[in-house]
Order: sequence, then structure tokens, then C-alpha cells
Amino acid sequence: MARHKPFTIDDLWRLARIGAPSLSPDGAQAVAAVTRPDMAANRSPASLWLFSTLGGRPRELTRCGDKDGAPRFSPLGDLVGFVARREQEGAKDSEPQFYVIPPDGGEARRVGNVATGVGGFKWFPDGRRIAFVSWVRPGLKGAAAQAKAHQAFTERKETGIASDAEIVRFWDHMIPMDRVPHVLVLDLDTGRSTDLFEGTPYELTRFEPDESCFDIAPDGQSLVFAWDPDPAKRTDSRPAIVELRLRGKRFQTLAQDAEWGFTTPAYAPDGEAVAFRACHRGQKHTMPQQLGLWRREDGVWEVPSANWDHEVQAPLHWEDDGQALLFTAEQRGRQHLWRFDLPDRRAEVVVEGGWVLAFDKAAGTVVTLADTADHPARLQAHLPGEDVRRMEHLNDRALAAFELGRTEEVWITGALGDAVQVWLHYPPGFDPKKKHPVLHTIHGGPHTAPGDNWHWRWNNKVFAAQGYVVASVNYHGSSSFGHAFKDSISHRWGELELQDIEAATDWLLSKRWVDKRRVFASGGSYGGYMVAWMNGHCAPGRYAAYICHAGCYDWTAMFADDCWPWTGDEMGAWYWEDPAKIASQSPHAFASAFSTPTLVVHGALDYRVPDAQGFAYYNTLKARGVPARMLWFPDENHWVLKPRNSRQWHQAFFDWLTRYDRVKT
Ligand SMILES: CSCC[C@H](NC=O)C(=O)N[C@@H](Cc1ccccc1)C(=O)O
Repeated sequence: MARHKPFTIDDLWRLARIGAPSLSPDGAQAVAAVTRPDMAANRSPASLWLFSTLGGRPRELTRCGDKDGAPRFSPLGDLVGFVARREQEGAKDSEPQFYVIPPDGGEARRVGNVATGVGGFKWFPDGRRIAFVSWVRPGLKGAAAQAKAHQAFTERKETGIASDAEIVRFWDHMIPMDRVPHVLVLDLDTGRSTDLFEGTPYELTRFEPDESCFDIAPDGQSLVFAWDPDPAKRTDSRPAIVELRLRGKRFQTLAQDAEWGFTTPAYAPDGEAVAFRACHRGQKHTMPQQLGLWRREDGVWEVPSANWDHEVQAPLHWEDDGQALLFTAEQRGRQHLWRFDLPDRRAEVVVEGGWVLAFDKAAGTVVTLADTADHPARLQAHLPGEDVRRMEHLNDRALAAFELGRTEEVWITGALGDAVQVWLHYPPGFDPKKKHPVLHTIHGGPHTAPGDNWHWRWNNKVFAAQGYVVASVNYHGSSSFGHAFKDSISHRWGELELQDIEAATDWLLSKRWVDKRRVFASGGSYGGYMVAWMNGHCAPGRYAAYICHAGCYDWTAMFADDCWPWTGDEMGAWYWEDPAKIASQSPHAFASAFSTPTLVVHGALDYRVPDAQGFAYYNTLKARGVPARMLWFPDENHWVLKPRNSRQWHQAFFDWLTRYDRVKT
């Protein structure tokens, strides 16, 4: 078939989005949520699918749910548990609830009804109970009291949220008023739930706590979890690892250190050790998440990965022999599945990315969910001694209609004379004898790294299909290149990153196929910060136009954000102690140099970069007579997630670039 259609935003939204897989105990099949967005209805419903690791066809397991999510096979393989808000007996769940469905088919059934809702969960080994996260009112006793208080709260006429917490809102939601995240147990036979932390000071960490925050022992007799002993409960906390013996409800701290933050614990198969992520925050706020290990025999913890300069990601998955752990970690713009050998203290790649997003292992079979720059996430089975097997082809037909263009990784010399990675995405049919416009897509973070991966919001293939050569620079400060590179921008934000982006622009301008009058730059969040910074620092006219999505503009006013303790560490000062240092890293202080036309985009529900940042930038551009346009979404957060809004975002994005396409003027 001729592959000539341009890949548009509507085409992107037609693709299926596969979630993290969970394997059956025999490793024969995996269950995962599949989201199939509906542009016309402006919805993104998800249902559960079963995928064979042995070559069978995928099968849809649930249908009528709106968003069936987070499925997990039970330890006996007889049930799939999942979390959803569904309609049951004519009533719609007001909070997410726990459902089970036999993998062979049949109806999904809700278990119990937890007034405060069901979050991330894990099965007990007996397959008759789960432990799950729920935000409860800590002073109350019993499920009935929780239900009564919750109903009163949801029916109240006042709307104010009062809090004396250090961090009152996070990402796009308020930290629930007077509630804290506890671990509860739900019994499948009785439907009754019990709060394991009731009447104690224990709670999970407050910032999006999920099932990776705790683990259940292989014998089902105890639980480990990460707990922040500091009453302040800040984002830069130093959590300890605590074990709860269920019989007698005895808590014991396993690992605690004022210098270190410990998270995402996982029991060894024999329950005699606990692995976790360990971050030496006391040494430096940019220190990586390393692999920590506590052993019951001596009660001592250590960091086996101390000499491995990578960031360990959750979840941590023990190998059956207890000698190694599996986890994902980034490396130079890619993300692999690694096996860390404990006796040897060495890491080796088990499955190479692209970008390995999620994985599971059971009965010797590994299943991975991984994407690449030219393909959305695919499920693959890795059986010992066999070739890698694709488990689904959900998007193959849709993608076959398009030529997506080539992706290339190049290295240039950037700031400090260091090698800097740049990813190039060429338009389909790229002809080096012709002139092409260039579009920088500058990543956020700053400590993230785009590379050989697929992005649903900043999709380089959608951008390239409009004719741009898209450049993504992994500037100093990016993750995946080691700690020194990540830390190099501390206390001098803007400086090295700009040198790297400018070096990439110089490199591009040296190519005969670049149209010098049509070089654009866009970015979101920290990438938005960078384009605002460029507006104050780059020679007028060097870039034809900018697009600033959710950009950090004024670092003093950014104190309204939800991660202010971290920002203070990164910038090296509090604004009241050293206002000049903050200003020297802040785009707003260079407003007198702004001259490049800019599209400013922001969402009202963005608490990471509050939308006042976007408005302050936009108003400044207007006040200075610089062409600017504002696109504001009342119902989006840091990201634009709704299908129709995403389409509007892309239309505005391309319209803006076209408006400042100097070939046409
Ligand atoms: C401990 S919170 C980390 C913030 C995170 N950075 C990751 O590397 C992030 O959300 N960054 C924003 C930009 C930003 C930076 C500082 C303060 C607020 C927002 C992003 O680029 O998405």
C-alpha cells in the first residue's frame, strides 16, 4: 500500500493506548487496560484486554466500564482485579471501587463499597484479600464513621478548602481536606474493609500515593511501606521504610536516615529482605534514586547500586531466586529493562528500549510495554530461549497508512565542551536538496529526557508531518546522562541549557537543507521556561516565533507552585534571601529584550505552573508590543488531555507557526 498520508493529530487520537500489563501466574497471558479515545464524543474510555504470550489473539475482557484501569491478575490466576467507577444496580460509583472479573469471561462484580474510594492495590497471596490505598479521615474509627463523614463532606454547601499543610495542592488537585492516605484491606468474601493505619500516626506519602508505596510479604503476614516521619510532609521529605506485622498490629521501622529518602519497598521472595529506592537527598537534592536493600538477618540497610550512575525506577521486581531485581532505568535518551545482580552489584540490560514503560514477569516469562519514536507502546513477550514475540497488533493497520519520517540521534558539542545528544525527526519524504523549516521541541523537567520514545502530547511525528525537521536537545540538566550532567545546571538555570540549544541551532543552520528564516522553538513547562528565556537572550530574528506551553516565567511568583521546596534547592536560594540570584535565572527579568512573536498556552487547573505565569508572560509581550496570542483552557491542567482540546491546541500551534513563516510573507 502507498504510505503517503500525512500523520495528523486526528490520526494520533485514533490509535489505541495500552496500559501497564499484569501477567497471569503461569505467564501465559497478560491483562492490560486499552484506551480507545473518541474524538467525536470527546472521551477516552478504557476497557481491559487479555493478551497471550504464546501467540493467541487478544480478547476484550470488559466492555461497559467508562475507564476500567489498573488490572492485576490474582495470585491464583482465577480473577482479574481492577479499579473503576461503574454503574452497578442502577447506581454509578461516586468514588473508584474495586472490581473482579474471571479471566475466562463473565460479568465484572464490585467488591464492597469503600466510601473514600479505592486507589492503587495489591493482592494478598491467598487471593481472597487486597490491600489498597484510600484517603481517610485519620481521627475516625471504622468504615461506617468514614462513610458518614465522607457523605457529609460531599454534601456540604461550603466550597472552601482549609489546610495548614506544607503543600496544599499537588499537580491538578487539592490534597484532600482533613484526609490522609492509608492502606486498607478489603476482604473479597465479606466485602468488608479495614484500615490498617487507623489510630496510628502512619500514613503513606501524600503526593499521588499508589501501590508502589507498599508491599505485602510473601506469607501475607506483614506489610512494608514508605512513611515520612516529618510532620511537615513536604515533597522533599526523607521517608523511612516501616514494616507492619498484621497479627498484633506491630509497627517496626526497618530503615530510616535523616540524610536519605526511602520509597517503593518490595519484599524479597522469602520475605527476608526488602528492596527499596534510596535517594541521598542530604548530600544533594539532585542525587539519583538508587537501589537500597535491608536484610532481616542483621537489620542493616545498604545501597548495592552505589557505583551505578543511573536512576532506579519503581516498581522493583525481585527475581524468584532472590539474587537480583528487575526495574527500568533511563540511559542516554532511552529506557531499558535492567536486571541488577545483588551478589555482583552489576546491572545488565534485559530488554532494550526504545522506551520500556512497564513490565511484568511470571513463571520465567517477561512481558514489556515499550514504545519507540516511530511506534506507540507495544506489548511483547520474552520467553526464555525464544525470539521476542509481539502480543498484539492493535495499531499496525492504522499506522500502515502513514510514512512517519526518519528519526536520527546526533551528538554535538554543547556547553562546557560536553557532548550533547540531539534527536532529529525528519519530515516524511525529506529531501536534503530542498530547504526545510526547523522546529525545536524543548523538553520539560529539567530532569527528563526525550529520545527514542513516543509522546502522546508532544508527538514529534505529528509535528514532522507538517514539514518541519523537529529537533529535541537533551540539554545539560537532562536525565539519563549521569548525575554530573543532571546536576550541572543547579543554581544557574537557563545558562547551560541555552548554550546547548543554541549550539544545536548553529549545527542545524550549518546544514544546507535548513531554511534559515524558518527556525522556530516550542516547549512545555521547563521547555516553556526555556523559550521565554530565549526570548530575552537570543538575537532578535534568530527564531521566527516561539510557542510557550505552561512555561515557568517568573521564579518569584512561581513560589505559588506545588513543589516549592524543590525549586528552592534547584535555584540555590529563597527569593527573600537572594532576590538577585532568583531574578538572574528568571525570564521575566529579561523582559526588556523580548521581541519574538509568541503563542502562550496555559491550563487553569495547572498547579505545577500556575496559569498566572502564562498570563504574566502574555501581558508583558502585549505591553511591549510584541505579537502574542493566548490560548487558555479552563478545564486542562499542566497537560492538554481532552481529545477536542488537543485538536484545538494543535490547530493553534500550527496556525502560529504558519503565521510567522517568513517564506510566505
Ligand atoms: C520534585 S517536583 C519536580 C518538578 C518536575 N521536574 C522534573 O524534573 C516538574 O514538574 N517540572 C516542570 C517545570 C517546573 C520546574 C520547577 C517548578 C515547577 C515546574 C516541568 O517541566 O514539567
